[in-house]
Amino acid sequence: MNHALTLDDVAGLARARLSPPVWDFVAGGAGDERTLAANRDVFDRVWLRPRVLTGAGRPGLGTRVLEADWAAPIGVAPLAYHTMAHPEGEAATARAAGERGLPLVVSTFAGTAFEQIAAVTAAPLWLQVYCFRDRATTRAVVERAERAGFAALVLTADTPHLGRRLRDVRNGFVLPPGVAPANLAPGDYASPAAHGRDELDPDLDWSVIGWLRSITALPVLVKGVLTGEDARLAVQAGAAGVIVSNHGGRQLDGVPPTLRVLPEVVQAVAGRGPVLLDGGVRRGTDVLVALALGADAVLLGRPVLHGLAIGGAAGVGRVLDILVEELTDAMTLTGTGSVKDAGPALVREQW
Ligand SMILES: Cc1cc2nc3c(=O)[nH]c(=O)nc-3n(C[C@H](O)[C@H](O)[C@H](O)COP(=O)(O)O)c2cc1C
Ligand SMILES: CC(C)CC(=O)C(=O)O
Repeated sequence: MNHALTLDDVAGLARARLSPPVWDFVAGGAGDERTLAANRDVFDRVWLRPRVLTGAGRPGLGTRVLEADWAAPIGVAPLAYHTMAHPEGEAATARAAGERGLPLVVSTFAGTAFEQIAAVTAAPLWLQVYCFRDRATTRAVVERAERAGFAALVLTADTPHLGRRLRDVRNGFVLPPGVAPANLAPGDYASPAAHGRDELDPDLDWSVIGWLRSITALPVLVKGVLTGEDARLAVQAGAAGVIVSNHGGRQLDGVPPTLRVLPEVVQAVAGRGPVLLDGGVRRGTDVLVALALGADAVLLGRPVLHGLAIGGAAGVGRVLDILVEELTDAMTLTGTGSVKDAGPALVREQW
């Protein structure tokens, strides 16, 4: 594991550990996977403009998001069923993130009980909310997370139903034995495709933010915003922040890569709350580019499951350490002393 020097190295090792259908479930996107590929390609089209002799020295990576300290502008994106990648699941992830002062967004479909996750980390925990047709189910999940000490909600807005993930259709994907949501009432969750089609509420509108705020004191962020128009509506509806995300290319194939739409969302939010980005972040320079284009922080998705697969908490730790080391390197070598010093002058489109 220690010879893995990049997140792609970790992915290569993880692939050999996971069954082909589980690998496909994790790696795959919707349709032809154009958006999935673009999330990464877009980072290759941007170059950094380093400043020299700035006297910036060793950079400070720490930042504050929603009045909490993060050791670096990097969090773990909500991912269903960490138990698919390692039996200790979200508890292992939380331990690794917590030891490094990094936050974790826990999925509604977590494979580990919220209380067990909260017991092993002092770093911020946010709950990702899938809103079900049955609001009582959603309410119970939210209340349980709040009781367990979670600090914010992340409403996933891009999933009125699950996208067309052709790898899973071809594999007839069902969850491996023993993998199930640990914070929902017992039920038949074996096929994420069927469950995601039948149980999620396809009729949600912006009033859901007000409803969530009426059942909890926690701030609500909206995940899955890809336009300035929706970013504005999110803030007007009472959202505390937005997450620019196309769900890692797993929902609608053909929507733009997240980095492309980040500037219009940042402009629309206009400082009224944090703007986070996920999708295709695999290198420290990717993090720095996202910061330069206005993100307050990024969330990391698939690589976390890869880390779990290769070594549980130690594997996730390796993934987070690589990214933090690479970001430190990129900030040092561009003369960027702190997270807030990363601005648009730091980047230039490919020419
Ligand atoms: C296996 C898997 C499960 C996911 N589960 C959820 C989920 O439960 N809720 C959610 O909002 N997003 C979910 N996502 C999307 C991620 O939160 C995130 O948007 C995406 O993975 C980021 O892209 P990246 O994997 O390229 O870093 C999932 C993604 C993957 C790969
Ligand atoms: C179990 C699913 C609803 C979660 C997932 O795969 C996703 O949100 O991408």
